Amino acid sequence: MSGIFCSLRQLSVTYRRGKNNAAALDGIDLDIAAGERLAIIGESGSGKSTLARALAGLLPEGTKVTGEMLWPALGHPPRPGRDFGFVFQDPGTSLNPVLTIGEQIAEGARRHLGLGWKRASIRAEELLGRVRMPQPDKAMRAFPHQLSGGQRQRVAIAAAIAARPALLIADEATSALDVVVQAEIVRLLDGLVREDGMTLLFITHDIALASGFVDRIAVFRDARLVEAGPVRSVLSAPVSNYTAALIASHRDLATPPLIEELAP
Ligand SMILES: Nc1ncnc2c1ncn2[C@@H]1O[C@H](COP(=O)(O)OP(=O)(O)OP(=O)(O)O)[C@@H](O)[C@H]1O
Ligand code: NI
Repeated sequence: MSGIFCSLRQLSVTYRRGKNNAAALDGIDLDIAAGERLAIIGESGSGKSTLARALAGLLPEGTKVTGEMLWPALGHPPRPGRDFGFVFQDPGTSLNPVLTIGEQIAEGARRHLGLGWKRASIRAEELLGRVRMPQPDKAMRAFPHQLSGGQRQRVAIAAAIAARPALLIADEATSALDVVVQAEIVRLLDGLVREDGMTLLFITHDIALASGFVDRIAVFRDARLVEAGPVRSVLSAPVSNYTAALIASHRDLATPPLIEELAP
């Protein structure tokens, strides 16, 4: 896929109850290509989730937004659940504890694709297979508390892609998981977005984790975009000292093997 999925022009966001009226995002210029996997990297409070919420139209009421957000591929602002799916750090917050796994995934397919319950539930079981849930037929009848953290995150991903969104936003989706499960979930996301041609926004504070699979990296610091570029060039020749320090703090990134592996 080619072309621009979303263009941000001087996007600034200030929360109504922000500290000292400081902007959470300040003059962001960024293009997101259709079908690309873009990592948003930055420390806590740098504005990563604010960017995700701004894109998704999920900022709290009263938030001041200036600048432009253009959606050439969609032609309209994205509709939640339909044009984009969201996966959060804690699937506990996005999964309903009193609904079965099958019901919650089927609900998205029913509402956004206009399927009846029967077809929506067939689709839900297929989706559980796609996210590599063991025994999808059994999982359909399970409740969230009966699953492990990694399995719950698989379910959250299945629910997020139920309506075949063009954009998948994963906000610290693997941060609460142990390293092995983290790697599995990253591999899963990578496979799903490739198969479906989705655009992926992978938000994380972990530059090493993201560098393993995304196409481009955008580094945020204190509400500003520090730099954005292909993984290879950002890792081997970061423009800013800040990014260089981030890379240096990860021994596995700063040592030659990975950079050599990535070199053309
Ligand atoms: N609803 C809100 N009201 C007021 N201020 C907020 C709100 N949400 C976030 N902020 C502030 O905006 C700034 C950016 O927050 P944001 O959540 O976007 O950062 P982040 O990079 O996602 O951080 P983290 O890695 O901790 O999730 C922070 O200073 C934060 O305190
Ligand atoms: Ni965040």
